[in-house]
Amino acid sequence: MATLYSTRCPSYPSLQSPSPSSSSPSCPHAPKSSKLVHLQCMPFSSASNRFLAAKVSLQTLSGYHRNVLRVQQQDGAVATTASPVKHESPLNRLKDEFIAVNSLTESEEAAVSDDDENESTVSITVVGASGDLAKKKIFPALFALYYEDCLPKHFTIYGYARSKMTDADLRNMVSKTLTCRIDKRENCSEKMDQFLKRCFYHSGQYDSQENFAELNKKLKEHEGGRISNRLFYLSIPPNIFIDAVKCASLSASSGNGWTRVIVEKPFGRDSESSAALTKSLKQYLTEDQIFRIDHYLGKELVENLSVLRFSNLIFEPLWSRQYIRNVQLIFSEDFGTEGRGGYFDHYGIIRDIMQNHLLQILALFAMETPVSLDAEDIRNEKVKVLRSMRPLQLDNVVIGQYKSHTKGGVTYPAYTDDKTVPKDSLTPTFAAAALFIDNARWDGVPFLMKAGKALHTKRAEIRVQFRHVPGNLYNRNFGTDLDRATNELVIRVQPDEAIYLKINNKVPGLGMRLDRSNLNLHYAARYSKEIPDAYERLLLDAIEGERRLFIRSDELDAAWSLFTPVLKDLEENKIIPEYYPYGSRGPVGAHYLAARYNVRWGDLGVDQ
Ligand SMILES: NC(=O)C1=CN([C@@H]2O[C@H](COP(=O)(O)OP(=O)(O)OC[C@H]3O[C@@H](n4cnc5c(N)ncnc54)[C@H](OP(=O)(O)O)[C@@H]3O)[C@@H](O)[C@H]2O)C=CC1
Ligand SMILES: O=C1O[C@H](COP(=O)(O)O)[C@@H](O)[C@H](O)[C@H]1O
Repeated sequence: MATLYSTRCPSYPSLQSPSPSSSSPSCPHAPKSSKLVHLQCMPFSSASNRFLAAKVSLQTLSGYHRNVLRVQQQDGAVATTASPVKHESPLNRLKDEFIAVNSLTESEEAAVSDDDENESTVSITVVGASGDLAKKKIFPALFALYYEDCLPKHFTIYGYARSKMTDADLRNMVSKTLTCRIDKRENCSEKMDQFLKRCFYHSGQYDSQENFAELNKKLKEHEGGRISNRLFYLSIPPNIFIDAVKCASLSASSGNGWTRVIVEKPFGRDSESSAALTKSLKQYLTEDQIFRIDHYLGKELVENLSVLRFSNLIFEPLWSRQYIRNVQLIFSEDFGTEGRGGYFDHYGIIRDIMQNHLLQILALFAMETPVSLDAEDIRNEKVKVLRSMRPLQLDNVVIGQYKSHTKGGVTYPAYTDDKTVPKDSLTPTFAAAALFIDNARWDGVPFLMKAGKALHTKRAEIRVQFRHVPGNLYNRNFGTDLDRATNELVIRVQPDEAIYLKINNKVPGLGMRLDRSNLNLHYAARYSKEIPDAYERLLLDAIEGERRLFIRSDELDAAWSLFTPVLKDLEENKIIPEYYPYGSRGPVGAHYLAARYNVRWGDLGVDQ
């Protein structure tokens, strides 16, 4: 079977670029990013000319960001086009602008270097570098990108936090969490050393413009006069987001390139606080500069949702109320809030998982076909779905909290055993909800969500249960439980990524016995490449200015509108959660909620 690879980084497969063996002309330059590959390798036609795209870059000319596209005609002549834009726009938009190729003026031409890579540099500052997320996810993701040659030629990584550390201390700390994801990786320790040499540390306060100005000075030294592009990753608690953004923006933003800020969740606690956060961020940043991260959007199977739907004829026609009985979005973890109780108690599982990760998956699952794969087109469709959703009511929600449980001689703690959690906390560590999308496609179809900590298993999946086969000839072979005989599509986001479809099949033999079997696309068996961590994809996208997988402010508003009323009800009325034992399948109430809509949770059956 043919696999179509992009050379964005060798591990990123893409259908947009032709396979190495395709008949398209070879690329004149070794590309560094998918956008380059996308254009470099693809032959374009205009009315009279056939071009081979040779170079695409984002340049700053006369104070404007410009999309600059250089094309090499088949006769070898080079033509260049530059389109001034107030804000950066994704490079892949250039494909559409490609037809109109104009020459640059002489001065513009002079400003476009033959080797743009030598002209610019990216400085990545991890704000809160001493913290858990930075160690666990951000530095390892940056190393993986470096290993895969996905980072630009000139880059520098700075850790910034209050803790006193030297560069060597930071490198030592980071080195402990770096792994070579594949055992057989070659030269991994050599690559690690090279990577660590490009990591530095600056100690400072989050609210000190002076400290950020010192950082700025150091960044400039590393940038060595090149066009400086700066990415700040806010890996800090939300109460200091604004201070850090203010200081970074006023004292350490780029003077001649782009400045972007990745903001970690939580983006507020409700509609009001989220709007206030956005308003404050926008005092210092434009929406284009804000990259609100939801790392579930960077997960391979979540990325694949649109491919599955929109590039396979067999799925999209079935993707509506006509054939789908219900959709289930399930998240469970087999550990509690250990170590994060202080944060968690202020938010709870609905804010921690449902309002963002599961709702984002739902939006991608349910949206209409976007006009294109451009970030704005996709995000427009997601917002439409979110705004078509019926506000969630209290009677469509079940909440739970885990209690202590002893199993096999081991005692697992209750949520409230955590010292950072108040003893009388009512914060839900489990929730189930029934949601509805009031539009033509999904009218009446229950979208059931379930998320919990300290359950019996760790998994995240999407389950699509189809309707019964009308007038099914084989009904009598199924007995009375027709629901169990309906098709179910399971997209297992993690662990052990897979997409499988449960079908009814004849058991081989002389009799007529049917069973349920899986048509199974098991990633580990099908693909030899390891799956990149979500943070790798998202960091690379942020560096490339690709916003598709980041949350726009209107999406965020719509997501909060859906959950804020029910969160207020739960908290104002001090609704008591149903207690469930650590390591169990969660509260029984979740089954009653599903049963109200004639749904059975798909993850509970014997043949899951
Ligand atoms: N950890 C995770 O798995 C996930 C985290 N997130 C989000 O990412 C962000 C970072 O998370 P995480 O690394 O766990 O956070 P930490 O609590 O580890 O904080 C990160 C760093 O911020 C500084 N810091 C912590 N508390 C304060 C404070 N009250 N005032 C000033 N500085 C403080 C500390 O650095 P120093 O003292 O050196 O300045 C700390 O090392 C948070 O917004 C979190 O919600 C999101 C998803 C998952
Ligand atoms: O955002 C969060 O996600 C993690 C789960 O992420 P995963 O990639 O490991 O599935 C969750 O543990 C945490 O509570 C939440 O804040």
